[in-house]
Amino acid sequence: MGDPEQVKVGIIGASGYGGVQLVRLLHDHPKVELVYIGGDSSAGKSYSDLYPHIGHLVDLTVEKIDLDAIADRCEVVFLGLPNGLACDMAPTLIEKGCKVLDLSADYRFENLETYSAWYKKERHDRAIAATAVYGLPELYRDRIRESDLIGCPGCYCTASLLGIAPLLKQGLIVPETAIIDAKSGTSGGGRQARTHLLLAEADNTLTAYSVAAHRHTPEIEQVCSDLAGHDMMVQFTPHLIPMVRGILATIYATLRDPGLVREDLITIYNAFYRSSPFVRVLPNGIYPQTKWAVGTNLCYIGVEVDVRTDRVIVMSAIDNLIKGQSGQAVQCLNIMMGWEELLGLPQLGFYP
Ligand SMILES: NC(=O)C1=CN([C@@H]2O[C@H](COP(=O)(O)OP(=O)(O)OC[C@H]3O[C@@H](n4cnc5c(N)ncnc54)[C@H](OP(=O)(O)O)[C@@H]3O)[C@@H](O)[C@H]2O)C=CC1
Ligand SMILES: CC(=O)N[C@@H](CCC(=O)OP(=O)(O)O)C(=O)O
Repeated sequence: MGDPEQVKVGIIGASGYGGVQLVRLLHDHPKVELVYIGGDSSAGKSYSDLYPHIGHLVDLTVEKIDLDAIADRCEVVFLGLPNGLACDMAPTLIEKGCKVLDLSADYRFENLETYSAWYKKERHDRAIAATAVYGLPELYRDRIRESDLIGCPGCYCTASLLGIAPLLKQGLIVPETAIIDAKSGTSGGGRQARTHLLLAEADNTLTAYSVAAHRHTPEIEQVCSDLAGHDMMVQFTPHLIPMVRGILATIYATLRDPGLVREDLITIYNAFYRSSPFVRVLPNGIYPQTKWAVGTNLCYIGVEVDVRTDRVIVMSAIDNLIKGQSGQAVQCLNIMMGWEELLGLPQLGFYP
């Protein structure tokens, strides 16, 4: 028998990498009880068969997806599904009174034409989609508090946007000069078997992909334009790197004021993130490592200025599966429920 004070939550897509992170975080969260896990090909399996390492703590079986039954049992539902599925499920859950946190791209876009063009999916949920809020707490905390439907940004966008936001909001850079070069571990591609994610393909090599064409470009541009106060573009290039977890985004842009030095920018970044407990702006000359962020909901940011070129260089490191995915969603839940933002979210990584 669960604690009646605890909020009942469910996860659709619990067998994936996002799902298993959520199971871990929600299991340790003092204010929630995980009562439902659902999936597709994994339906009917016990969670301990899928993930034997947590079978001693999680005694649940993956169930079929019956939205009415889920809404009857859960106040909050997390969706950890491939892009294009959440938008067919969230409307029913919202209409039945659930709060919904979606890990996919379905509720991240203000302009659904942009979404459809990049994700090749027509939308029939416009009224519900109009109520969704972009789930990056450091930028949209107040709006998240008021919403029942959150489109949580993913790993590349979170690292990139937290890195560039103070520069754009304060008008410190020439917007069109912004270049984002990002590297991701292979878990960013999810748990499904795909050839390019095999150890033999991804190890001992480094490659860029979707150059000038990655679907996160319009998402990053949407938020950058909001911060800059006008439409803008960015150059975004992702790379697959032979490690399991972590993302490092390195951002380059030309400063409007060539007199600004590193110390000025660190002061500005610290002020910008003073109410954001998961962003750690590093002191002079210290640059972030993904290893520090792994296992935590933190984003480490380092700032440098090249006085020869008048460019600022910002480095932003996160755990793609936590601050870049499941932890972000739990952080949003804490805000929606009026709980302490840090609740149930790890701040201390394992090292080395
Ligand atoms: N991996 C990452 O670093 C990040 C991923 N994201 C996003 O989060 C979402 C989940 O990603 P991730 O956890 O990596 O994905 P995985 O591929 O690891 O897991 C996908 C999940 O979706 C379920 N699923 C697949 N097809 C269907 C279907 N037709 N109907 C119902 N359930 C289905 C699977 O269930 P089953 O096994 O039962 O078939 C599985 O639980 C994606 O939208 C992704 O873009 C966001 C940020 C970072
Ligand atoms: C390494 C790798 O394959 N990464 C994924 C991004 C994962 C992710 O964050 O996806 P969403 O933000 O869209 O949810 C990719 O490039 O497609």
